[in-house]
Amino acid sequence: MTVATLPIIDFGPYLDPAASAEQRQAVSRALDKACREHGFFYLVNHGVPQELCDRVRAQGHQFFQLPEEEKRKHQVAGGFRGYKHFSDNIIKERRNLNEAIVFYPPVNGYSNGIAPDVDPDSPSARLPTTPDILGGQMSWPSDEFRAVTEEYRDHILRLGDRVLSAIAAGLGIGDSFRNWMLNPTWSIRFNGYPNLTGDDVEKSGGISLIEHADFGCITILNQDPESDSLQVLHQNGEWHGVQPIPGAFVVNIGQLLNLWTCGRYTETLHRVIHRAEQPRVSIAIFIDPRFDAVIEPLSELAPPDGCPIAYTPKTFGSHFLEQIQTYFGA
Ligand SMILES: O=C(O)CCC(=O)C(=O)O
Ligand SMILES: [Fe+2]
Repeated sequence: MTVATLPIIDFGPYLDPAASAEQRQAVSRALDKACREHGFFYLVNHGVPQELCDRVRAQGHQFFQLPEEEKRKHQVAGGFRGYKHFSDNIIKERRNLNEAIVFYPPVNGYSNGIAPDVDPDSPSARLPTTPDILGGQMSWPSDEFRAVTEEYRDHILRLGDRVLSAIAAGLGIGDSFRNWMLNPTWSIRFNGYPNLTGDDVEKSGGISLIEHADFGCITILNQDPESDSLQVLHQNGEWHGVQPIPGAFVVNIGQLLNLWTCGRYTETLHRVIHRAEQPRVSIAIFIDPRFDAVIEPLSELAPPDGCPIAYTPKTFGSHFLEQIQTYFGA
């Protein structure tokens, strides 16, 4: 398989107070080029301690190695939060050959965790559907799992905020979309990939995680360094393997950035085929706007004759619920 040649972005200048404005601009220009041309990039010198990145993946490995009945204790009614066994792990009505444990913020009380400054009685403070498909508590496998994951999430959210600021600078829009990203909606997905056996390959066509584009803003992926099981679709129609770079995150943009930027940036289809004998773990953190952000093209970026992308303005909250139902609904 051809190896993908994704850009490597050295984020150091954005974290180093001594870096010059020119050094930061160079990072923003590189990000802009990466988002236009690939929708995917490696991020190095990102400031998240390597030891923590390894520890959170180790928690994932430990969890996925538990007996099935233990893992199933973390299924949460509604089917979106919590553990998903292979047999329930559906994307767009196709079965995946991976398992996952997924955490979302406590969106049921919008005032309880996502946007503390939003009036809890306002319409946007409530989820737009009932029953709340994201209801239910998080089901943490252990206190340690929770502590490590929350510590890791906080680092990733800070990093994500900085990466988005750097992307905004590259687009020349200053911080005008920062407001939407204050108190962002986050999702954490631990993906567990056993190696595919001959039988699975026959049944499923051999895809561990079927091709998809992420629907939100950006995704920061922490993956085992040993495997090149992630693949991205190249413009020429071929799948290219993403070789992990030790210590680097793989970052990709989602469909929302395509809309916000009026098509300057494009999300890229990706999938996973894991054939290596060792099980693989990846942790994707999806960073999305606050629930009451209205998602529509950024006026600063719209061409004079209007944005070429069809859209209906709506809140991110309703978009999010629609999307997770489309992707993961049974
Ligand atoms: O496991 C991976 O490498 C990719 C995961 C992914 O694409 C996702 O969770 O959306
Ligand atoms: Fe993805």
